[in-house]
Amino acid sequence: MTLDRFYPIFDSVEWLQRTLPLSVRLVQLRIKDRPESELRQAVEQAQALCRSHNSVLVVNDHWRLAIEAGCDWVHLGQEDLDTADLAAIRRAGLRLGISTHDHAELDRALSLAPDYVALGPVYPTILKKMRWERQGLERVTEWKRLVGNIPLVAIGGMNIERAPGAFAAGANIVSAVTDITLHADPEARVRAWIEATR
Ligand SMILES: Cc1ncc(COP(=O)(O)OP(=O)(O)O)c(N)n1
Ligand SMILES: Cc1ncsc1CCOP(=O)(O)O
Ligand SMILES: [Mg+2]
Repeated sequence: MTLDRFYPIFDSVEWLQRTLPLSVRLVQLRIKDRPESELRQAVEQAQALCRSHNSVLVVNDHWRLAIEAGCDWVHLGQEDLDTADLAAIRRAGLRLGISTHDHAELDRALSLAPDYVALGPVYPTILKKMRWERQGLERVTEWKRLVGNIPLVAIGGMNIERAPGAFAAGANIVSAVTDITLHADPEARVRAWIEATR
């Protein structure tokens, strides 16, 4: 299965309701710090919405809820990997995306046969505090050489203007949050992303 080249990340089901009808084909639900019951409901709703729009849903962090809801994909970071039951994730047939920031993390990710590898932050991000300021495009090229045929996601400070550079450097997929969510017209921005990447 080939994943779409545009990979927006949203923190609510409402964002999915707004953007899936615009023909977003790959999307991540990334919700932090909510009660379990609320998360469960959000994952279930997101899964139903993505099914009905023929979109691939990736659930960030909450792999147990993703298994319960019959989802197809989870995204885990390095801290998530410390506690996740990878055998259970694989037994449930879920595909796995993994965040990486340095060589040790990439080695660990590759040892787990991920279905995509994410590298970030390619550019400085305002979404969250990170230990890395900017990986740069040379690092994207290096990562693509190291991951081979595994899809490579470029994330962090990405916008439509920067996407062509990331693709040219070797990324297969570009992921973005605030370029869309903080835009004055998020729907128009999503349409522009799709036009630029499809
Ligand atoms: C596509 C993609 N890449 C990286 C991340 C970050 O995951 P993680 O390191 O676990 O950090 P949180 O997003 O959980 O704060 C991601 N979510 N998606
Ligand atoms: C979750 C995450 N992981 C690496 S960078 C990042 C944030 C991406 O957000 P933005 O696209 O707004 O920089
Ligand atoms: Mg995480």
